[in-house]
Amino acid sequence: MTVPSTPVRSTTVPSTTGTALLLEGVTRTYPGPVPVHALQGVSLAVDRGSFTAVMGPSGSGKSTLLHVASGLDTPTAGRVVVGGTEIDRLSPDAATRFRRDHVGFVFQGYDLVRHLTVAENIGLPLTLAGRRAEPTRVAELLESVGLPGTEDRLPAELSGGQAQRVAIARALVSQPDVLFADEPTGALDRATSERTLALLRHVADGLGQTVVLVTHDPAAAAAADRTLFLADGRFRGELEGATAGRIAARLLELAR
Ligand SMILES: Nc1ncnc2c1ncn2[C@@H]1O[C@H](COP(=O)(O)OP(=O)(O)OP(=O)(O)O)[C@@H](O)[C@H]1O
Repeated sequence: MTVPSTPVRSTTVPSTTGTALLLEGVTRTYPGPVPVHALQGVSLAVDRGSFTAVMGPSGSGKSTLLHVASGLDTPTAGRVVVGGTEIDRLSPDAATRFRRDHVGFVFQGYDLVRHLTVAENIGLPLTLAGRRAEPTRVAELLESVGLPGTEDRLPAELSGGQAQRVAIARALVSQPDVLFADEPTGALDRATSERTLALLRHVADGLGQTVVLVTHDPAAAAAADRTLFLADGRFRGELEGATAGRIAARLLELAR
């Protein structure tokens, strides 16, 4: 795949200055006979247009962090600000609307709708909001993810890597404040995985979008600008521009 190095038209490039995502003292406790303190006072800031990875041992709170930071879940305490909007106290309906308009998601399983074409899948977040994706916008996104001219294909006619690129295009259609990617390369072979990570880099560097990647894979995290570490629900430092080896070593220390 060729990932274009030139940014798309300036009208489609969001502001790349300031903070895209802010967590302040975020706590999430799952109630029960024995309450689980999945996040315990996590604070972090993610710059606009940056590519950030979140890593930690199993059970460290990565998924909980992603859910709370994206408005899928509500923190027990603390503030969550996405693109300047405080989302931690939104009603369920308001949170759904906010996510639709301001947050993009990419998952391991792509989640493309089988009977919709590539173009219809990409436009789906806008369709659900009662709007329409302009064909030129869809074409531009397909160009950006290295799949020009595939508007009319069905998901069954795509490889896993191509399906993931369509899912990334769909996550970008509303120009979200943050694109959250949860193990997006988990189902891909190494070469396809590397191309997908290169695309996520391009999404941040070329398109100016903010990417937050949750992953178990140090090689995937090494594609990001910086890696944030969680252990036992607490923020445990970060590495900037680190190699996969260095990230893996830090992870081992945290798991001890
Ligand atoms: N809905 C829930 N109810 C109760 N406990 C939960 C719930 N979801 C997660 N937990 C617990 O919260 C803690 C953090 O879980 P979380 O899934 O956020 O970790 P993780 O780092 O994403 O783990 P993994 O890498 O294994 O996916 C764990 O102890 C988990 O068992």
